[in-house]
Amino acid sequence: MTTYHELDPVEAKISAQDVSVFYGDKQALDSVSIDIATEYVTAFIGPSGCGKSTFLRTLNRMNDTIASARVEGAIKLDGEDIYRSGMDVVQLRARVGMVFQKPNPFPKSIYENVAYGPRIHGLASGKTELDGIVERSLRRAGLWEEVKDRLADSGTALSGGQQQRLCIARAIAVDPEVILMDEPCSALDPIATAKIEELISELKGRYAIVIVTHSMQQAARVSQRTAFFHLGKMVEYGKTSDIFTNPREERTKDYITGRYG
Ligand SMILES: Nc1ncnc2c1ncn2[C@@H]1O[C@H](COP(=O)(O)OP(=O)(O)OP(=O)(O)O)[C@@H](O)[C@H]1O
Repeated sequence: MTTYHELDPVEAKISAQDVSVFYGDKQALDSVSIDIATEYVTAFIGPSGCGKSTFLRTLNRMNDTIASARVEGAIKLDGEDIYRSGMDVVQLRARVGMVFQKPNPFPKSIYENVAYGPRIHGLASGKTELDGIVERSLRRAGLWEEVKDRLADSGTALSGGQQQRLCIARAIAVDPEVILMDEPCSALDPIATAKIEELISELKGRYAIVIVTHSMQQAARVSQRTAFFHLGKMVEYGKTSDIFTNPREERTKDYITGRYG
């Protein structure tokens, strides 16, 4: 059972219904239902091992890459079941992009890191158009000014924070509708973290953004909706301000007051 706070009705970009996930015989997620809208940044919080990343990965079928993982329930993107047979998973992952905990640029140039996706998805009709997409994506990721004179340098030569912004530019380049971020700042220092948080606020509203974070301060700073997970269940979901100031469940209260976690 999840406690839902009252929320303004908004159109769901992603709608998850009774999603359970098993790794072999072990159940990691139990009947999670949530609607995620483009208008807001949604944060998933909760103690280690509660299933936040597992749930995040169901939203673009990243769990398909784990042989033992099995997903039950339904996940719809604009009303379309993403687990239906015949779903183009490559296309799905372009529409629902992902940024990982550890920045993972390809061992290629900065330019290529961003150009690769648009090229394989046929989004540019020529070099000029591709150049435009690369510049626009890097600008939107707040990285253009820092890299515009060295687009041919390797992406892996950038600082950790720059690499993470490059990965965000790479996700943006294929014109996604949703961006999933799995603890995107956990490998970064406070200044690089602040830049990513600023960036998330700037991208808000353009894409549905879902962020898994261990930092309650970060959830409070960047998100407008928060879901609290505990032991594989989504315990409580609502406006971030309500979850932090007026939680209804004891387990949420205990977590946000730092009693465990
Ligand atoms: N590939 C896997 N194979 C088997 N079990 C897994 C796998 N990935 C996660 N689990 C298990 O599923 C449960 C949920 O893990 P998950 O990583 O989703 O939690 P989390 O809340 O994201 O944790 P953390 O905050 O530590 O990243 C845990 O018990 C974990 O051990």
